Amino acid sequence: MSLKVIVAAAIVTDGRVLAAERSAPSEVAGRWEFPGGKVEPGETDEAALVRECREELGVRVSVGPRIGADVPLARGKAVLRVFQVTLLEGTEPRALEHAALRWLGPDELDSVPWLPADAPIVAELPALLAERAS
Ligand SMILES: Nc1nc2c([nH]c(=O)n2[C@H]2C[C@H](O)[C@@H](COP(=O)(O)OP(=O)(O)OP(=O)(O)O)O2)c(=O)[nH]1
Repeated sequence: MSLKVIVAAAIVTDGRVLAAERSAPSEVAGRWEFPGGKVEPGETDEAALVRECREELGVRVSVGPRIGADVPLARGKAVLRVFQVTLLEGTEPRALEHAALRWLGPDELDSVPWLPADAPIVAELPALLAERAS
């Protein structure tokens, strides 16, 4: 079986990153993540991220460089791959599939219970947010 890739978006605006609270399934409801999902067969990582941001948040985005390395998920059957993403057109993300959305500054990153796999990516964010603050 081929390795499943889950792409996820660290959307950064004015030195803050968008965190999203999962509403389902019940094992992970209430945990926070970066919006995203599975890359479909024949789809590029970038196209999957653009699609997921449209479906989950109703926004158009531009996909930038990756953050960190692939994080193994599901006992090695999948990986989490996070990209820096910026919003186009200044539209505001809406929680179309999530329970809640929150913009977190560098000192607020520990204020939500992230999915465990996100820890190494979250650890990269303070430096990145400082760099992108305006
Ligand atoms: N989107 C996203 N998924 C994450 C993160 N961290 C993490 O462990 N995951 C896991 C949770 C899920 O097992 C998997 C993503 O599944 P999903 O349910 O969001 O993907 P999807 O929308 O394509 O799923 P589906 O409903 O089409 O089956 O990756 C993260 O930061 N963002």
